[in-house]
Amino acid sequence: MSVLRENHENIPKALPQAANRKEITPEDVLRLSKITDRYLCDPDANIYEIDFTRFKIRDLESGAILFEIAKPVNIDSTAEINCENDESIDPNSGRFVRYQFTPQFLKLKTVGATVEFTVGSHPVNKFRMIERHFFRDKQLKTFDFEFGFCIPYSRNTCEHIYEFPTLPQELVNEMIANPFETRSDSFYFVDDILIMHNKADYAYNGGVQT
Ligand SMILES: CCCCCCCCCCCCCC(=O)O
Repeated sequence: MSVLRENHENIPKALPQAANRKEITPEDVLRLSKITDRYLCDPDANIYEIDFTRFKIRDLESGAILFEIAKPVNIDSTAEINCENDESIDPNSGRFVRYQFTPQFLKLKTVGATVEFTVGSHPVNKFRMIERHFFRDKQLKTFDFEFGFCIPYSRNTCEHIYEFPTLPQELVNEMIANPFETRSDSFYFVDDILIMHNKADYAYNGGVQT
């Protein structure tokens, strides 16, 4: 056991909302049969201050980069303070992403998703993401990735491999014809407790509005 993990003073003992709300576990989200209609934890459940700073998706066969985004480095701290004081800011902003891909995306076999994230002052044990993809109420695939242990104040990078499911051509056609009806829930756990929940939706018609 590492020294850091033995320092119990540094380990948060309970999520802030644990007193009146049941904590959500990996088993709970693996049982869900459709996309959720709300976020299953509050933004402040992220007591480990995990912050995603870069995200990239590449086709593993061709190496082509399909999507890349990096969080701008905050060089103006005044701007951040003003922003935090603005009560009109949606607390859920930043928890949702809309992807617009071409139909060719659905022909890919394996995609690598590289994520970079920083960790706050506490050690992070068993960091795990369960991501569930649905078209309407039909489950397409569940991905279950382990990030493992992260030391305090670390910046971490890892690439997870998405193996695409084989989908019937009729279903693919429906997904292309119905943009944003393909959705995903990304659930992030530390020590088997839900600490973040992000959502995404997808168009596969090349961004053409129908
Ligand atoms: C068609 C079913 C499988 C689809 C796999 C899509 C892989 C896309 C990776 C991007 C997922 C990012 C989710 C997010 O931003 O929270």
